[in-house]
Amino acid sequence: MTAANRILLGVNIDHVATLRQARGTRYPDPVKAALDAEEAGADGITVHLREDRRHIQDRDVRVLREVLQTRMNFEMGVTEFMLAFAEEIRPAHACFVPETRQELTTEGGLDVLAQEGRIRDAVQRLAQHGCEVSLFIDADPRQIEAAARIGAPAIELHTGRYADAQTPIEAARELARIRDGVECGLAHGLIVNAGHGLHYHNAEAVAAIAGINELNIGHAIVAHALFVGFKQAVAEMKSLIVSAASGR
Ligand SMILES: CC(=O)[C@@H](O)[C@H](O)COP(=O)(O)O
Ligand SMILES: NCC(=O)COP(=O)(O)O
Repeated sequence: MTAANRILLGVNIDHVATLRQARGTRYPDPVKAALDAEEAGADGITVHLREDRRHIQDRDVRVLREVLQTRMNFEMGVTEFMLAFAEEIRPAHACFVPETRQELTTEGGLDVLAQEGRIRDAVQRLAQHGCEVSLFIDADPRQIEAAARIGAPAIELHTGRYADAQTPIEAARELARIRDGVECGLAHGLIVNAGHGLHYHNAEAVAAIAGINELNIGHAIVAHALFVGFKQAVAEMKSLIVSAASGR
């Protein structure tokens, strides 16, 4: 494997917590899922502490910070509470995401262009605590340029529109948009990650795009784990994307 065809898998464990919260039990434990994911080859663990706490809870993040062997990617809205929490937790990575209360899942990318000053300050604030920030944005050159302008080291391209495409033509168009976004991000010196809605049938095409550093995948892995177990589900996804990236 060379640097050019290396790809990392960040496993998002939010939806293990969704199942737990549905019944108010102590199980299934997202911390156990994280440790199993690491054993099965995850390169990092992603958690989204939503403002409405619909899945991951503050305590999960605190415990994970103590026990992870790899690194935490902490997804957060850009609010004062979340910034202060991230300063306390000091995750290796934080990913700024947009949030609206009624959404079923993250619907679009962060509008960096509209709030450059605020996001620049937040990126710098966490950088002082050793935290590398990425911005979860659409593959829109104007947003990518804004991310570079404010000094964010990394971006995560929202792959939801590609994942939701209803026809092969639409999927190809969205994939081309992501490919262009990766090129644009790299040209601006950014680390480029991608994620959202990726599953066992659509992740390979994204993994095959030259220059993508990491894919963050959650819902599909948690769903597949019901049938094959968590470690197996992670190992299958890792092998799928590594083999797709090896052909770059
Ligand atoms: C930001 C992102 O794309 C994911 O982390 C997603 O938010 C997963 O959690 P939800 O399903 O709660 O949106
Ligand atoms: N940032 C995307 C992520 O962490 C996982 O999203 P999904 O696979 O649960 O849709």
